[in-house]
Amino acid sequence: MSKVLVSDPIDQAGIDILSQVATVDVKTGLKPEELVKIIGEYDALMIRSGTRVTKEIIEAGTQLKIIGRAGVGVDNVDVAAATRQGIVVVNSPEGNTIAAAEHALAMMLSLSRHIPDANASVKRGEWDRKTFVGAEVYKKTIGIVGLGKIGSHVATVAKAMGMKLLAYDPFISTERAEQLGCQLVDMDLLVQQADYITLHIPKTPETTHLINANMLAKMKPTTRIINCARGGIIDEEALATAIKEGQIAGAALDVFESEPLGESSLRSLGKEVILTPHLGASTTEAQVNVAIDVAEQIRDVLLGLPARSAVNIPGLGPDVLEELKPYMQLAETLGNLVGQLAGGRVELLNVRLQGELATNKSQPLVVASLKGLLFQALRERVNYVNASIEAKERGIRVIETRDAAIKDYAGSIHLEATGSLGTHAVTGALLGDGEIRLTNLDGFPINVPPSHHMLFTVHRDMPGIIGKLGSLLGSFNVNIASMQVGRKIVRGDAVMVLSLDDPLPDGILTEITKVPGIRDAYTVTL
Ligand SMILES: NC(=O)C1=CN([C@@H]2O[C@H](COP(=O)(O)OP(=O)(O)OC[C@H]3O[C@@H](n4cnc5c(N)ncnc54)[C@H](O)[C@@H]3O)[C@@H](O)[C@H]2O)C=CC1
Ligand SMILES: O=C(O)CCC(=O)C(=O)O
Repeated sequence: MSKVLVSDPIDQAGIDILSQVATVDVKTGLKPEELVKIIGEYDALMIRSGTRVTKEIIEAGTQLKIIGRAGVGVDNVDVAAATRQGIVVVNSPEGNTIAAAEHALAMMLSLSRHIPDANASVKRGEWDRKTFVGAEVYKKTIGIVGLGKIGSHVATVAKAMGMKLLAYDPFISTERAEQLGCQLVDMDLLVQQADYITLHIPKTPETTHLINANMLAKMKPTTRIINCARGGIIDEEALATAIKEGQIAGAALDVFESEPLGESSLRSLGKEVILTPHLGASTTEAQVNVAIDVAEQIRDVLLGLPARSAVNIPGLGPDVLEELKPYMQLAETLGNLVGQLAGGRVELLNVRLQGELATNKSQPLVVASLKGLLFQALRERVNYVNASIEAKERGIRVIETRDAAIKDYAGSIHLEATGSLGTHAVTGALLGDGEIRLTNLDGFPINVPPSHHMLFTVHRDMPGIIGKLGSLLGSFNVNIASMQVGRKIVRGDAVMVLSLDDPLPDGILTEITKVPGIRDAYTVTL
């Protein structure tokens, strides 16, 4: 049975799902060196933001197949190291969207009305109404940085509260922004005009210290900043100085450059600063959502199924996956087959996606073809995560083409590989019931299902050859399960495709090519 380590607090709903297929150990609060010591025993690791999954931990995780982040941000996982090792990294892109958006909105209102400090003063026995005079958000301008899932929900609610909406997001269309009632502007204009600035972007090299002394200097003295995205997007020292010097009115932060927050000048500031300990996703609802979402993906991967929200398998989103799932196996089978026909060292793979597969969404089929192509070399070590990297490192050039006009089947895949045994091409499609059919081999039309042991010959189409080959295989005690001949013209060149019950014994291929009329013979194990 597989073993899963849960190293951060996760809702029981997730543990219950994992327990259907694995032994689950919940060990929270482990030090990095403790995690390195034990991770080698586990097939999967499930985390929240508390565990930092470093390269060292990943390298020690020799059995790991999947790392599941019960949340959105995967900046606490060395995704590049995981990808290199063929480990799928999944997250829950939507499970905590509402929780994080509501936290940002709560922070904005709390900051405007000094709720945390007013509450603390009443609890101390005071009744001070003068100190806590606040500001309304109605008719004020909110500048939303990052108009993705969380930013969009913040926009919807802020609009309903009567705010004017500006947004900065270089990857969002004007139409989408307009739908949300936002005016797309550049960052400079946003910081100059906004009364409230709320951040909803990932932390990347481009966004690190996006809000720095220079940006803070452009803001109005009444501006308040909210960060419920990631620590480090704001330069905390510059922020503390700007607030102390009255350059801006305040800030509400849920995330910090270093968590838990240690010594910080932000702690000593008064009611103009609100700090929460990374609570954006901490609602009962969000924790159930993310735990179920990620646990289901871990369960699926441990059962050999694809994950719907893998962050390191480009293009394999849930909708795409649903559409392509039947074709992924076809692409892999064809890749494996053509790789063996072309000989071990393939230099070039042409992938032609035909019919309904001739869309940009079909890119994962190219990855699946590479996974199949590399299977003989790498066996279980190649997967959808590392197939492209492994191919690149082996110097395999990949050319993708799409041809919507080829409609012999609804969708078909044509692979042509050039390797040490020359160039070979194979085409395959799916029947209505999802069964795979090989429909063309090196230009010869065929119609055969793939099987475990196969033999292909190229021969002259002339009487007697099939009988001679059958007798030869019989003399080696190899049983033929099925056989088909494909030819373009009568008495010209032809191919024979045989499904065998047994693997071919060593040396028999040479015997086969000695049969008069047989030019070439290839054996393949799928
Ligand atoms: N405080 C908490 O507990 C939580 C924090 N988060 C964080 O909130 C952030 C946003 O999450 P989602 O909305 O789910 O992500 P998302 O991926 O839906 O949206 C992010 C948006 O940022 C935009 N973006 C990327 N780079 C940008 C740049 N350089 N400048 C401006 N915009 C840029 C993208 O185009 C995208 O629209 C993430 O950092 C996530 O980790 C998410 C959940 C809970
Ligand atoms: O797991 C958590 O509580 C943090 C959530 C978060 O920051 C995220 O999902 O990006």
